[in-house]
Amino acid sequence: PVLAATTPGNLTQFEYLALNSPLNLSDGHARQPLTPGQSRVVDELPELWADAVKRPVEEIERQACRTYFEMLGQHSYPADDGRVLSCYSSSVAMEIFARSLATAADAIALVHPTFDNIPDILRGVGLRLVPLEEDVLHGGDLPVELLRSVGSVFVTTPNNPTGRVLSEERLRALAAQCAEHDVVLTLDTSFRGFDTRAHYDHYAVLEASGCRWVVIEDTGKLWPTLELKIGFLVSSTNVGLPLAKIYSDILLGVSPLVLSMVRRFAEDGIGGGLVELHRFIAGNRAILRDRLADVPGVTFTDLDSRVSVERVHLGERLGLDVWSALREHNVFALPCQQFHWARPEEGAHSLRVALSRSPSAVAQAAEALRSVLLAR
Ligand SMILES: N=C(N)NC[C@@H](O)CC(=O)C(=O)O
Repeated sequence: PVLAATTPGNLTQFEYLALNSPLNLSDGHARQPLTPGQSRVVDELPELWADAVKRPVEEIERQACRTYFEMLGQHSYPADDGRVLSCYSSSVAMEIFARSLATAADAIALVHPTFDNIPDILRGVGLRLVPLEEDVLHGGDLPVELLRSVGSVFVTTPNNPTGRVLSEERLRALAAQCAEHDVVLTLDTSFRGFDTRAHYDHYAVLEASGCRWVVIEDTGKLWPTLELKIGFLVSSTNVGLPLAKIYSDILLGVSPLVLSMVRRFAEDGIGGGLVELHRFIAGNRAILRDRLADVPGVTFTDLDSRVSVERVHLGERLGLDVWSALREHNVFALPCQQFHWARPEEGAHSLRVALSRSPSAVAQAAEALRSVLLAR
Protein backbone atom coordinates (compact mmCIF):
# COMPACT_ATOMS: atom_id res chain seq x y z
CA PRO A 1 0.00 0.00 0.00
CA VAL A 2 1.35 3.44 -0.98
CA LEU A 3 1.12 5.90 1.93
CA ALA A 4 1.14 9.69 1.84
CA ALA A 5 4.30 11.35 3.19
CA THR A 6 2.21 12.90 5.97
CA THR A 7 1.32 11.21 9.26
CA PRO A 8 -0.64 8.00 8.65
CA GLY A 9 -4.40 8.41 9.06
CA ASN A 10 -4.96 5.31 11.15
CA LEU A 11 -3.05 2.80 13.25
CA THR A 12 -2.95 0.17 10.52
CA GLN A 13 -1.25 2.66 8.16
CA PHE A 14 1.43 3.14 10.83
CA GLU A 15 1.70 -0.65 10.93
CA TYR A 16 2.17 -0.85 7.15
CA LEU A 17 5.28 1.30 7.53
CA ALA A 18 6.78 -1.33 9.82
CA LEU A 19 5.80 -4.44 7.85
CA ASN A 20 9.13 -4.92 6.10
CA SER A 21 11.41 -3.84 8.92
CA PRO A 22 13.37 -6.50 10.80
CA LEU A 23 12.47 -4.69 14.03
CA ASN A 24 8.73 -4.38 13.55
CA LEU A 25 7.15 -4.13 17.00
CA SER A 26 4.20 -2.22 15.66
CA ASP A 27 1.29 -4.54 14.86
CA GLY A 28 -0.33 -6.95 17.27
CA HIS A 29 0.03 -9.89 14.91
CA ALA A 30 2.11 -12.88 16.01
CA ARG A 31 5.59 -12.81 14.47
CA GLN A 32 7.65 -14.83 16.96
CA PRO A 33 9.36 -18.05 15.84
CA LEU A 34 7.24 -21.23 15.73
CA THR A 35 7.64 -23.52 18.73
CA PRO A 36 8.69 -27.13 18.04
CA GLY A 37 5.06 -28.26 18.49
CA GLN A 38 3.86 -25.61 16.04
CA SER A 39 6.61 -26.50 13.54
CA ARG A 40 5.29 -30.07 13.56
CA VAL A 41 1.86 -28.73 12.57
CA VAL A 42 3.42 -26.83 9.68
CA ASP A 43 5.18 -30.02 8.58
CA GLU A 44 1.77 -31.72 8.52
CA LEU A 45 0.20 -29.20 6.11
CA PRO A 46 0.44 -31.49 3.07
CA GLU A 47 -1.47 -34.23 4.95
CA LEU A 48 -3.97 -31.67 6.24
CA TRP A 49 -4.47 -30.55 2.63
CA ALA A 50 -5.12 -34.14 1.44
CA ASP A 51 -7.51 -34.69 4.37
CA ALA A 52 -9.37 -31.45 3.63
CA VAL A 53 -9.93 -32.55 0.04
CA LYS A 54 -11.55 -35.76 1.21
CA ARG A 55 -13.83 -34.64 4.03
CA PRO A 56 -16.93 -32.37 4.13
CA VAL A 57 -15.97 -28.82 5.11
CA GLU A 58 -18.71 -28.63 7.78
CA GLU A 59 -17.09 -31.58 9.59
CA ILE A 60 -13.68 -29.91 9.48
CA GLU A 61 -15.21 -26.61 10.60
CA ARG A 62 -17.05 -28.21 13.51
CA GLN A 63 -13.86 -29.91 14.74
CA ALA A 64 -11.85 -26.69 14.42
CA CYS A 65 -14.45 -24.68 16.34
CA ARG A 66 -14.78 -27.27 19.09
CA THR A 67 -11.04 -27.53 19.67
CA TYR A 68 -10.41 -23.78 19.50
CA PHE A 69 -13.31 -22.82 21.80
CA GLU A 70 -12.50 -25.64 24.23
CA MET A 71 -8.88 -24.44 24.41
CA LEU A 72 -10.19 -21.07 25.59
CA GLY A 73 -12.69 -22.47 28.12
CA GLN A 74 -15.71 -21.55 25.97
CA HIS A 75 -17.58 -24.84 26.49
CA SER A 76 -21.05 -23.36 25.90
CA TYR A 77 -20.38 -21.81 22.51
CA PRO A 78 -23.33 -22.58 20.16
CA ALA A 79 -21.92 -25.48 18.13
CA ASP A 80 -25.15 -26.12 16.25
CA ASP A 81 -27.80 -24.24 14.25
CA GLY A 82 -25.31 -22.17 12.27
CA ARG A 83 -24.62 -19.57 14.94
CA VAL A 84 -20.87 -19.65 14.35
CA LEU A 85 -19.91 -18.04 11.03
CA SER A 86 -16.27 -18.55 9.98
CA CYS A 87 -14.73 -15.47 8.29
CA TYR A 88 -11.36 -14.72 6.67
CA SER A 89 -10.45 -12.46 9.62
CA SER A 90 -12.01 -10.84 12.66
CA SER A 91 -12.20 -7.54 10.76
CA VAL A 92 -14.31 -9.22 8.06
CA ALA A 93 -16.53 -10.56 10.86
CA MET A 94 -16.72 -7.04 12.30
CA GLU A 95 -17.70 -5.54 8.93
CA ILE A 96 -20.51 -8.10 8.62
CA PHE A 97 -21.67 -7.28 12.17
CA ALA A 98 -21.52 -3.52 11.47
CA ARG A 99 -23.51 -3.76 8.24
CA SER A 100 -26.07 -5.96 10.00
CA LEU A 101 -26.45 -3.64 12.98
CA ALA A 102 -26.80 -0.57 10.74
CA THR A 103 -30.00 -2.06 9.32
CA ALA A 104 -31.57 -1.88 12.78
CA ALA A 105 -29.82 0.87 14.77
CA ASP A 106 -28.18 4.26 14.26
CA ALA A 107 -25.88 4.43 17.31
CA ILE A 108 -23.50 2.18 19.21
CA ALA A 109 -21.59 2.60 22.49
CA LEU A 110 -17.94 1.59 21.97
CA VAL A 111 -15.26 1.04 24.59
CA HIS A 112 -12.74 3.90 24.72
CA PRO A 113 -9.83 3.61 24.05
CA THR A 114 -9.57 0.71 21.62
CA PHE A 115 -7.97 -0.19 18.26
CA ASP A 116 -9.16 2.36 15.71
CA ASN A 117 -10.21 -0.02 12.94
CA ILE A 118 -13.22 -0.82 15.13
CA PRO A 119 -14.64 2.75 15.24
CA ASP A 120 -13.61 3.19 11.60
CA ILE A 121 -15.58 0.10 10.53
CA LEU A 122 -18.60 1.15 12.63
CA ARG A 123 -18.55 4.76 11.33
CA GLY A 124 -18.10 3.36 7.82
CA VAL A 125 -21.63 1.93 7.87
CA GLY A 126 -23.05 5.21 9.19
CA LEU A 127 -23.36 4.38 12.89
CA ARG A 128 -23.04 7.20 15.43
CA LEU A 129 -20.45 6.27 18.10
CA VAL A 130 -20.84 6.97 21.81
CA PRO A 131 -17.59 6.51 23.81
CA LEU A 132 -17.82 4.06 26.71
CA GLU A 133 -14.89 4.86 29.02
CA GLU A 134 -13.14 1.76 30.37
CA ASP A 135 -13.54 2.93 33.97
CA VAL A 136 -17.31 3.37 33.43
CA LEU A 137 -17.53 -0.05 31.79
CA HIS A 138 -15.64 -1.81 34.59
CA GLY A 139 -16.97 0.38 37.39
CA GLY A 140 -20.54 -0.87 37.57
CA ASP A 141 -23.91 -0.66 35.82
CA LEU A 142 -23.97 1.58 32.75
CA PRO A 143 -26.05 4.77 32.85
CA VAL A 144 -29.61 4.03 31.73
CA GLU A 145 -29.65 7.06 29.44
CA LEU A 146 -26.64 5.58 27.61
CA LEU A 147 -28.42 2.26 27.10
CA ARG A 148 -31.55 4.06 25.90
CA SER A 149 -29.54 6.01 23.30
CA VAL A 150 -27.83 3.11 21.45
CA GLY A 151 -28.74 -0.10 19.66
CA SER A 152 -25.60 -1.92 20.77
CA VAL A 153 -22.76 -1.88 23.29
CA PHE A 154 -19.40 -2.98 21.84
CA VAL A 155 -16.66 -4.15 24.22
CA THR A 156 -13.15 -5.30 23.31
CA THR A 157 -12.11 -7.74 26.05
CA PRO A 158 -9.23 -8.09 26.79
CA ASN A 159 -8.97 -4.54 25.50
CA ASN A 160 -6.33 -3.31 23.07
CA PRO A 161 -3.98 -1.68 24.07
CA THR A 162 -4.85 -1.71 27.81
CA GLY A 163 -5.27 -5.46 28.36
CA ARG A 164 -8.26 -4.88 30.67
CA VAL A 165 -10.54 -7.92 30.92
CA LEU A 166 -14.30 -7.81 31.52
CA SER A 167 -14.84 -9.97 34.62
CA GLU A 168 -17.51 -12.67 34.74
CA GLU A 169 -19.63 -10.70 37.18
CA ARG A 170 -19.36 -7.52 35.09
CA LEU A 171 -20.28 -9.46 31.93
CA ARG A 172 -23.29 -10.98 33.73
CA ALA A 173 -24.45 -7.55 34.95
CA LEU A 174 -23.85 -5.90 31.58
CA ALA A 175 -25.71 -8.67 29.74
CA ALA A 176 -28.62 -8.27 32.16
CA GLN A 177 -28.76 -4.52 31.46
CA CYS A 178 -28.61 -5.16 27.71
CA ALA A 179 -31.42 -7.70 28.01
CA GLU A 180 -33.52 -5.20 29.98
CA HIS A 181 -33.00 -2.43 27.43
CA ASP A 182 -33.03 -4.65 24.31
CA VAL A 183 -29.48 -3.57 23.38
CA VAL A 184 -27.22 -5.95 21.39
CA LEU A 185 -24.13 -6.78 23.48
CA THR A 186 -21.12 -7.31 21.21
CA LEU A 187 -17.71 -8.56 22.33
CA ASP A 188 -14.41 -8.52 20.40
CA THR A 189 -12.37 -11.20 22.16
CA SER A 190 -9.41 -11.21 19.74
CA PHE A 191 -6.85 -11.04 22.57
CA ARG A 192 -8.54 -13.50 24.96
CA GLY A 193 -6.01 -16.27 24.26
CA PHE A 194 -3.33 -14.41 26.22
CA ASP A 195 -5.21 -13.99 29.50
CA THR A 196 -6.71 -16.89 31.46
CA ARG A 197 -8.90 -14.34 33.26
CA ALA A 198 -10.78 -14.17 29.94
CA HIS A 199 -11.25 -17.97 29.83
CA TYR A 200 -14.41 -18.22 31.95
CA ASP A 201 -17.30 -19.50 29.81
CA HIS A 202 -18.57 -16.24 28.27
CA TYR A 203 -21.20 -18.11 26.23
CA ALA A 204 -22.76 -19.67 29.34
CA VAL A 205 -23.12 -16.17 30.84
CA LEU A 206 -24.47 -14.66 27.61
CA GLU A 207 -26.95 -17.46 26.92
CA ALA A 208 -28.25 -17.38 30.51
CA SER A 209 -28.81 -13.60 30.34
CA GLY A 210 -31.35 -13.77 27.52
CA CYS A 211 -29.80 -10.68 25.92
CA ARG A 212 -29.17 -10.33 22.18
CA TRP A 213 -25.44 -10.85 21.70
CA VAL A 214 -22.65 -11.15 19.15
CA VAL A 215 -19.07 -12.29 19.80
CA ILE A 216 -16.14 -11.88 17.39
CA GLU A 217 -13.30 -14.36 18.04
CA ASP A 218 -9.93 -14.16 16.28
CA THR A 219 -7.37 -16.94 15.85
CA GLY A 220 -5.01 -14.47 14.18
CA LYS A 221 -3.36 -12.83 17.17
CA LEU A 222 -2.14 -15.97 18.94
CA TRP A 223 0.13 -17.93 16.64
CA PRO A 224 2.67 -16.98 13.90
CA THR A 225 0.61 -18.43 11.04
CA LEU A 226 1.58 -15.94 8.30
CA GLU A 227 -1.89 -14.31 8.37
CA LEU A 228 -3.62 -17.67 7.88
CA LYS A 229 -6.46 -17.20 10.39
CA ILE A 230 -10.16 -17.35 11.09
CA GLY A 231 -12.49 -14.74 12.57
CA PHE A 232 -15.49 -16.46 14.17
CA LEU A 233 -18.72 -14.43 14.15
CA VAL A 234 -20.91 -15.96 16.89
CA SER A 235 -24.43 -14.80 17.78
CA SER A 236 -27.46 -15.50 19.96
CA THR A 237 -30.57 -17.18 18.57
CA ASN A 238 -32.55 -13.99 19.27
CA VAL A 239 -29.94 -11.54 17.89
CA GLY A 240 -32.45 -10.34 15.28
CA LEU A 241 -29.80 -9.10 12.82
CA PRO A 242 -29.25 -10.22 9.20
CA LEU A 243 -25.78 -11.66 9.98
CA ALA A 244 -26.16 -14.78 7.81
CA LYS A 245 -27.60 -12.80 4.91
CA ILE A 246 -24.77 -10.23 4.95
CA TYR A 247 -22.24 -13.02 5.49
CA SER A 248 -23.55 -14.50 2.22
CA ASP A 249 -22.97 -11.11 0.52
CA ILE A 250 -19.30 -11.27 1.52
CA LEU A 251 -18.24 -14.93 1.33
CA LEU A 252 -19.33 -18.52 0.79
CA GLY A 253 -16.93 -19.98 3.34
CA VAL A 254 -13.32 -20.16 4.53
CA SER A 255 -10.53 -22.59 3.67
CA PRO A 256 -10.84 -26.03 5.27
CA LEU A 257 -7.04 -26.14 5.25
CA VAL A 258 -6.88 -23.05 7.48
CA LEU A 259 -9.63 -24.52 9.69
CA SER A 260 -7.59 -27.74 10.04
CA MET A 261 -4.45 -25.77 10.81
CA VAL A 262 -6.33 -23.85 13.51
CA ARG A 263 -7.56 -27.16 14.99
CA ARG A 264 -4.00 -28.54 15.13
CA PHE A 265 -2.55 -25.34 16.64
CA ALA A 266 -5.36 -25.40 19.22
CA GLU A 267 -4.60 -29.06 20.02
CA ASP A 268 -0.97 -28.04 20.54
CA GLY A 269 -2.25 -25.19 22.72
CA ILE A 270 -4.35 -27.56 24.84
CA GLY A 271 -1.32 -29.84 25.13
CA GLY A 272 0.74 -27.13 26.86
CA GLY A 273 1.34 -24.66 24.06
CA LEU A 274 -0.95 -22.00 25.53
CA VAL A 275 0.78 -22.07 28.93
CA GLU A 276 4.10 -21.89 27.09
CA LEU A 277 2.84 -18.87 25.11
CA HIS A 278 1.78 -17.06 28.31
CA ARG A 279 5.24 -17.61 29.77
CA PHE A 280 6.82 -16.41 26.50
CA ILE A 281 4.80 -13.16 26.45
CA ALA A 282 5.46 -12.54 30.16
CA GLY A 283 9.17 -12.97 29.49
CA ASN A 284 9.10 -10.41 26.67
CA ARG A 285 7.09 -8.00 28.83
CA ALA A 286 9.75 -8.30 31.54
CA ILE A 287 12.55 -7.64 29.03
CA LEU A 288 10.86 -4.41 27.93
CA ARG A 289 9.92 -3.21 31.42
CA ASP A 290 13.30 -4.04 32.94
CA ARG A 291 15.22 -2.18 30.22
CA LEU A 292 13.11 0.98 30.65
CA ALA A 293 12.65 0.78 34.43
CA ASP A 294 15.10 3.56 35.27
CA VAL A 295 14.33 5.92 32.38
CA PRO A 296 13.04 9.23 33.84
CA GLY A 297 9.35 9.88 33.18
CA VAL A 298 8.59 6.45 31.76
CA THR A 299 5.77 4.42 33.34
CA PHE A 300 3.78 1.35 32.38
CA THR A 301 0.10 2.19 32.32
CA ASP A 302 -1.27 -1.36 32.35
CA LEU A 303 0.63 -3.18 35.09
CA ASP A 304 -1.91 -6.00 35.14
CA SER A 305 -1.98 -6.59 31.38
CA ARG A 306 -1.13 -10.03 29.96
CA VAL A 307 -1.92 -9.40 26.28
CA SER A 308 0.73 -9.44 23.53
CA VAL A 309 1.18 -5.65 23.46
CA GLU A 310 2.55 -3.24 26.08
CA ARG A 311 1.67 0.44 26.43
CA VAL A 312 4.53 2.70 27.57
CA HIS A 313 3.75 6.16 28.99
CA LEU A 314 6.57 8.54 27.98
CA GLY A 315 6.00 11.33 30.53
CA GLU A 316 6.28 14.73 28.88
CA ARG A 317 7.69 13.23 25.68
CA LEU A 318 5.36 12.90 22.65
CA GLY A 319 4.67 9.45 21.26
CA LEU A 320 4.94 10.69 17.68
CA ASP A 321 8.38 12.23 18.33
CA VAL A 322 9.67 9.03 19.93
CA TRP A 323 8.09 6.94 17.15
CA SER A 324 9.94 9.06 14.54
CA ALA A 325 13.25 8.88 16.43
CA LEU A 326 12.88 5.09 16.71
CA ARG A 327 12.22 4.92 13.00
CA GLU A 328 15.67 6.47 12.44
CA HIS A 329 17.00 3.32 14.13
CA ASN A 330 14.77 1.17 11.87
CA VAL A 331 12.74 0.20 14.91
CA PHE A 332 8.93 0.47 14.76
CA ALA A 333 6.46 0.78 17.62
CA LEU A 334 2.95 2.29 17.49
CA PRO A 335 1.95 5.80 18.65
CA CYS A 336 -1.24 5.68 20.70
CA GLN A 337 -3.28 8.74 19.70
CA GLN A 338 -5.63 6.87 17.42
CA PHE A 339 -6.56 4.29 20.07
CA HIS A 340 -8.25 7.29 21.75
CA TRP A 341 -10.70 7.56 18.87
CA ALA A 342 -12.92 10.13 20.63
CA ARG A 343 -10.13 12.26 22.21
CA PRO A 344 -6.78 11.52 20.45
CA GLU A 345 -4.79 13.97 22.62
CA GLU A 346 -5.19 11.49 25.50
CA GLY A 347 -2.86 9.10 23.70
CA ALA A 348 -0.28 11.71 22.69
CA HIS A 349 2.30 10.69 25.32
CA SER A 350 2.12 6.91 24.89
CA LEU A 351 3.66 4.31 22.64
CA ARG A 352 2.60 0.66 22.18
CA VAL A 353 5.19 -2.09 21.78
CA ALA A 354 4.28 -5.51 20.36
CA LEU A 355 5.42 -8.51 22.44
CA SER A 356 4.65 -11.39 20.02
CA ARG A 357 8.18 -11.16 18.67
CA SER A 358 11.46 -13.00 19.33
CA PRO A 359 13.02 -12.10 22.71
CA SER A 360 16.03 -10.72 20.88
CA ALA A 361 13.85 -8.40 18.78
CA VAL A 362 12.14 -7.16 21.95
CA ALA A 363 15.52 -6.66 23.65
CA GLN A 364 16.96 -4.75 20.66
CA ALA A 365 13.87 -2.57 20.41
CA ALA A 366 13.95 -1.92 24.16
CA GLU A 367 17.61 -0.90 23.84
CA ALA A 368 16.83 1.49 20.96
CA LEU A 369 13.82 2.89 22.82
CA ARG A 370 15.94 3.39 25.94
CA SER A 371 18.60 5.36 24.09
CA VAL A 372 16.00 7.46 22.24
CA LEU A 373 14.24 8.25 25.52
CA LEU A 374 17.43 9.08 27.43
CA ALA A 375 18.27 11.57 24.68
CA ARG A 376 14.98 13.47 25.33
N1 LIG B 1 -7.96 -4.84 9.85
C1 LIG B 1 -6.92 -4.28 10.44
N2 LIG B 1 -6.75 -2.99 10.44
N3 LIG B 1 -6.03 -5.11 11.00
C2 LIG B 1 -4.95 -4.59 11.84
C3 LIG B 1 -5.18 -5.14 13.22
O1 LIG B 1 -5.31 -6.54 13.21
C4 LIG B 1 -3.96 -4.81 14.06
C5 LIG B 1 -4.29 -4.92 15.51
O2 LIG B 1 -5.35 -5.31 15.92
C6 LIG B 1 -3.24 -4.50 16.44
O3 LIG B 1 -2.13 -4.13 15.97
O4 LIG B 1 -3.49 -4.49 17.67
